[in-house]
Amino acid sequence: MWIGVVSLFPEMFEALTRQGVTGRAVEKGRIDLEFWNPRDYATDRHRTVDDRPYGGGPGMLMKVDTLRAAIHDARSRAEIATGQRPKVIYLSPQGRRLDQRGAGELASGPPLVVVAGRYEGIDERVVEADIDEEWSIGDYVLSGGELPAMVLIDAAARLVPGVLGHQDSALEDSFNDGLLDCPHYTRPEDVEGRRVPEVLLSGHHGAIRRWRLKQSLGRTWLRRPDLLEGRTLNDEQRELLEEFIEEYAP
Ligand SMILES: NC(=O)c1ccc(NCc2ccccc2)nc1
Repeated sequence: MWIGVVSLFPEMFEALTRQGVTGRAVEKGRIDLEFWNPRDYATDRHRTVDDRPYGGGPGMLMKVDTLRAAIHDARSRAEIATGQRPKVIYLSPQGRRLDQRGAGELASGPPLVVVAGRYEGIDERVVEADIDEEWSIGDYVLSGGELPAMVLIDAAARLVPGVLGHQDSALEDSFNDGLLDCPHYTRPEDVEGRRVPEVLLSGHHGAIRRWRLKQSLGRTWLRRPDLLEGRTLNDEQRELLEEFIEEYAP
C-alpha cells in the first residue's frame, strides 16, 4: 500500500518506519511511505509555513501556498507510483471517527495522502479543494495531526495482506467482527496462584474456540454493550452469551 504524508515534522513518523510490524512492512515493501514537508516549499528567508487567521483570534493556520504545493506534489507522486488517484485525508477533530471498519476500508482502498495539520488547522478552502475525506481518531485536540496520522496509518497498514505474520491475528483482534477480544494467556501456567483456564491447556480446539467466543461476547456485553445493539447473534453466539450472563449474575 502506498501512503504519502504531508507534515511539518516528518521525523516523527520514524516511530512507524523503523519499528515493529509497520517497520518490517516498510522494509519488505508491503507499505511505501513517502513524505512532503510544506516547509520545503517556502520561498521566503524565514521559510514561513504559518499564517494569520482572517477575522483575528488566537493562533495561526498553516500557510495556504506551501501546504497546497506539498499536497499537490504528494498527489502527483501517488499517481506516478501507483497509477491510481490517491484519496487525500486530513486528520482533525471534525472528521469521521476512525474505527476498525474504517481502517479496513482505508486498507482496501486507493493509495492515501495523509495531511497532518499543525497550529489551529488549515484554511477551509484547502479542505474543499484538496481534501477528499476528513478523519478523527477521537474527540480530543492534539498539538498536531502527526500522532493521529500515525494511528490511522498503523490501523490501516496492519490490515494490508502480508503485513502481519499470521494474517488471522488481525482477524482475531479486538473489534474483529465487532466484538472485544477474549483474554489471552502465556507461560507460566501459574502467576501468583492465578492459573490459566484449564480449557486452554486441554488441546480441545473446538472447546477452546467456543471458550474464546464466549469470553469475547461476555466482555463485550459487560464493557461495551453498545457494540451488541442492532447486532443479530447466531444461535451459538446467543447460547454462549446467555451462558456467560448466567454464570456472571446467577
Ligand atoms: N482527534 C483528532 O484526530 C485530531 C486531529 C488533529 C489534531 N490536531 C491538529 C489539528 C488541530 C485543530 C484542527 C485541525 C488539526 N488533534 C486531534
